[in-house]
Amino acid sequence: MTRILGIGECMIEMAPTGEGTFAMGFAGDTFNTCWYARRLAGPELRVGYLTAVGDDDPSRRMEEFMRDAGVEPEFTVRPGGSVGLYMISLKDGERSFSYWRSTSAARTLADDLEVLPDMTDGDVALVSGITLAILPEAGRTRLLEVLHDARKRGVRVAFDPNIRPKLWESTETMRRWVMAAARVCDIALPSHEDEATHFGDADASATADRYAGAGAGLVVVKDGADPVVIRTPDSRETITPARVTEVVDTTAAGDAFNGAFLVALLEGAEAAQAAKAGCALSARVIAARGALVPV
Ligand SMILES: O=C(O)C(=O)C[C@H](O)[C@H](O)COP(=O)(O)O
Repeated sequence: MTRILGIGECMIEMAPTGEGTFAMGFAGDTFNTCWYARRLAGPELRVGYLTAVGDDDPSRRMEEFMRDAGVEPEFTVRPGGSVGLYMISLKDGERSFSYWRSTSAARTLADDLEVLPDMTDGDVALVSGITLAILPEAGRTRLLEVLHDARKRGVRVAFDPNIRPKLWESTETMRRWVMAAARVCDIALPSHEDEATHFGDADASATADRYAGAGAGLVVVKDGADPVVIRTPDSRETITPARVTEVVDTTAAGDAFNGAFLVALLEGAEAAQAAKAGCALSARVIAARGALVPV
């Protein structure tokens, strides 16, 4: 059985209902991808999530939520700790986030990490720029070492840079760690708009070239409504997403894309076909509020 293991932070999510109230849920970029992967994949794919939580009620509820969703928690419990929280603000369907996560237990997830649990040849470990951003420097180094070791055992590393300048100490630090992660990944899943702002890429192809140049064997560049660029060492192709007329909340569009893409790839699809599945799922996710939309 193949396994996808997401690594990062899941938070309490406050999503606007449109009637002045907020709906509480649980979400976080790599977790969202796992949640969608679980819903799409058959029973032959196992999905797990590695993080650190506290021993309080919100942490227990998060664990229950994951189990109910079919995602296996690989949790380190930090006594006295808790989980983070974020709130979505919407303007014309475009989302922005406010965070209360500076003391969340997830920041310690790599403190005593030695090996990725229960991962073998062909499995996929998923990390993001957010996973790295929340860790202390020593945790970032540790996590990349553990990923590097896992790769030697045939685990494939997928990386979404998910650029969140707010979470990093400085732009320079963010750029340095994002590219360090790019060097240990097999599959890079960047979004051109974020990358252009912080790395100056002229277009999605330039983003693809930068990650391919760092060593990623498969690069898939998302670009909102514009074509997805798929780059391998010896090929480049584009997939044009179908036009989306209804945009309610873009939260987790990229995460959902990643979930559908990875599942299709693990089920044997070509990258272009997998990217089409990614676009189709994103289109459904942005037509509803919140990160996790039942599909
Ligand atoms: O910012 C964070 O730390 C989060 O995890 C909040 C969100 O759930 C995802 O970030 C959504 O991701 P997008 O697919 O880029 O919209």
